[in-house]
Amino acid sequence: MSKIAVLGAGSWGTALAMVLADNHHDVRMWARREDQVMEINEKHTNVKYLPDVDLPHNITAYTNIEPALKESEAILLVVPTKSMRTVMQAVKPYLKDGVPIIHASKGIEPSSSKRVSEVIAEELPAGFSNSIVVLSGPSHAEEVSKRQPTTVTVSSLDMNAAEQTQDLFMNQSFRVYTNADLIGVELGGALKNIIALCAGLTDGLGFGDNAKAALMTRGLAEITRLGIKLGANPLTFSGLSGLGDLIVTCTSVHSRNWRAGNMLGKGKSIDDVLDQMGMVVEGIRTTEAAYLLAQKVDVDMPITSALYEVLFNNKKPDDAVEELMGRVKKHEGEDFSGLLPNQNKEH
Ligand SMILES: NC(=O)C1=CN([C@@H]2O[C@H](COP(=O)(O)OP(=O)(O)OC[C@H]3O[C@@H](n4cnc5c(N)ncnc54)[C@H](OP(=O)(O)O)[C@@H]3O)[C@@H](O)[C@H]2O)C=CC1
Ligand SMILES: O=C(CO)COP(=O)(O)O
Repeated sequence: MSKIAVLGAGSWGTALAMVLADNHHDVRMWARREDQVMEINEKHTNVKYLPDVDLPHNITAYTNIEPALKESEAILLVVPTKSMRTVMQAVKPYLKDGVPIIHASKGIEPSSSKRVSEVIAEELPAGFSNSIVVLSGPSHAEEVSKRQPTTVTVSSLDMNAAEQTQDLFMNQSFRVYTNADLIGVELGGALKNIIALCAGLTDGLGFGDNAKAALMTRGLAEITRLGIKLGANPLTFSGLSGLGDLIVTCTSVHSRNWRAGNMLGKGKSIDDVLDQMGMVVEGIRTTEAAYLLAQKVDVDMPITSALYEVLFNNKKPDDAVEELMGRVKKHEGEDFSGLLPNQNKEH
């Protein structure tokens, strides 16, 4: 049994806290609202984020970060990407050598184009980067909280830290794999949110499964293209944190990104959508971040660029679809010609 701090008490923080509690760890959650902390400690529920779920009694919540972090043997960060730097500043005084700093957030910071582990590393004292672990994969909180079979991947610069994390979380309904490709695992989890927004949007526009399959497949192609440029292993994108998460987020009604896209496709404004969701929709900021990053490293990301125009430049979704379909003709494997030696563009 380990003392584990869980920072962030939204849907994913709560579901992961439940996995850790099921594994008999002493789970200390930090939430910023007093009413929510009282609800978790007294009623053992968190109805705003996970209605109809009873929380194990070995989860204790605090509004003060100190008791959550004191003597913790692992720290799990599950706040939206945009809040990660601020939260890390609060965590810093309590860090200890050898304590894994695990994050389960899926985004890219628009102002810096950095992955979450890079953001965390920047806020840590030198020498702590190897303690950072990412947990990612196809895993909607709603299903994890019902103990339905789920698989995820953990990755770190230090595979010992990844394996330690695997041991903390692994159980009969939550299967954890390791992967040494930190860049690929983080990028897959963050960038699939862009494609999920698009999948929701085309569903909202009334298009069918062909359009969704096209978005998922060509979306994965552009995610992989950017990933390769940034140093990821392309094979990671066919794994749980790539294709796996892309499938679950583009096809599940649980996905906030899909739901937000769907409302946009049905004509709602972005402000109305965000008001109605009341939960983080990471794909919106990540679209901006990926758009800027793709320009910086000169990678073609047509679907991401189209969504960027819809979200930030008032382009009509129908016009974006027309432009995507009207692009110059291409060979399907063009992006990967260097990786696929037997492909010949002439045929
Ligand atoms: N939900 C899911 O199924 C999954 C989510 N993720 C990822 O996990 C991350 C968190 O998502 P999720 O839990 O769903 O989000 P939610 O919107 O459900 O919850 C966000 C949580 O973060 C808290 N929070 C927001 N800003 C701050 C801040 N500045 N300081 C402290 N706490 C803050 C919120 O507190 P408050 O309630 O007070 O606003 C809330 O507890 C995202 O990156 C998401 O992509 C990954 C896999 C699955
Ligand atoms: O990442 C997720 C599932 O793996 C959750 O996606 P949403 O944020 O779109 O709900």
